[in-house]
Amino acid sequence: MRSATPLLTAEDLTVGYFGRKKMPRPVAGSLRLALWPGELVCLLGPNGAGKSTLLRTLAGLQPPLGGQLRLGDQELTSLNAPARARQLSVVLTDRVEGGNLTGRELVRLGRHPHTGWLGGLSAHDEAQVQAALVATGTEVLAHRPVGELSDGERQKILLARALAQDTPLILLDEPTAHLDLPNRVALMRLLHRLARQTGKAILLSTHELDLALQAADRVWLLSAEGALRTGTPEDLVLSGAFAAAFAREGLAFNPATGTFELHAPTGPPVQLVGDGAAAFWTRRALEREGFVPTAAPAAWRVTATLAPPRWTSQLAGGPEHSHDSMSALLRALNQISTP
Ligand SMILES: Nc1ncnc2c1ncn2[C@@H]1O[C@H](COP(=O)(O)OP(=O)(O)OP(=O)(O)O)[C@@H](O)[C@H]1O
Repeated sequence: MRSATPLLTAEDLTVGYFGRKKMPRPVAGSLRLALWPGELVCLLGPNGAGKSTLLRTLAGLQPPLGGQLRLGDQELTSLNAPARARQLSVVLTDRVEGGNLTGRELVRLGRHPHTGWLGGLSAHDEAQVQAALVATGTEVLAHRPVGELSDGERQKILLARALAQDTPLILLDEPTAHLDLPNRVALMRLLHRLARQTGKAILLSTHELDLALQAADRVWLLSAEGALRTGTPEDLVLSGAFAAAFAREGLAFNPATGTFELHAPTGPPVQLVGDGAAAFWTRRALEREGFVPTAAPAAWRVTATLAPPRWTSQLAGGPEHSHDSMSALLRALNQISTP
């Protein structure tokens, strides 16, 4: 259940930069935002929409061009850096020079807002550091110099530092950028679980639309024009807002499948009979070949079964042919449908 008070709120917020002669250059405006304890929010939008600019502003790393931005009941800009660092941790995409620090030493830096720069780490602090290493699966990196880590490894150790900071609010700019697919899935799952179990609010920007739609409690959708829509992933998809934000010539988001259409249909409809994985992968293959799979009766009829994988094809009530591989099925369909 949602707590009654948001951790962060923005009213009529404008984010952007100052150009020559200090002329404001807004990137996004009229933003009304709230981040609640225990929720994972994904900030989505096309390249250049202003995701990093907004995150940096919410983190207090660049000033808003206008509006109010509050952390709890205090103006964000009124907080000094240590006070801010006890409330929010942030991981940006900027390259961090870890120098000769080991992974563990870098993660220990996350505890400094609680200890002061000269303060030693207590047993509790060390336990927090260890817990962050374990949660992010980076114990094996604890003794490695950060300067020698791969981009993906460094990204995970920076997340561990943010976790060790143990703030109510965590802001992450493209935390999945350098991770392979299993690590991207694991990270999203970890962040979702963390939000739920610890009551932290986690806001991350990402281009992983598919994962974000699955994992986010809410989405902040920033359009190329700098307008923001917020809601559950499902509300934004079903209202068409999601497709509109990512509309590109020849690239359409299909709300029925939750994916972007890679292939423009050019061929005839094919009635696809079957379910589960067999039907899913057959649909994919048919779409790749330009056919239009449909549940409705059509001249072409294809059935797909899974164990073992087998297909039949039939044209206009004619003889039924069976196929023991997808390539054989596609060959048969293409031979007859190509004049
Ligand atoms: N330091 C800067 N000074 C002036 N303009 C900037 C600066 N950094 C970014 N911009 C501009 O602000 C706009 C938003 O950039 P931003 O990096 O926030 O977008 P983004 O949504 O994070 O993009 P991407 O998905 O490509 O990372 C862009 O037009 C960009 O050129």
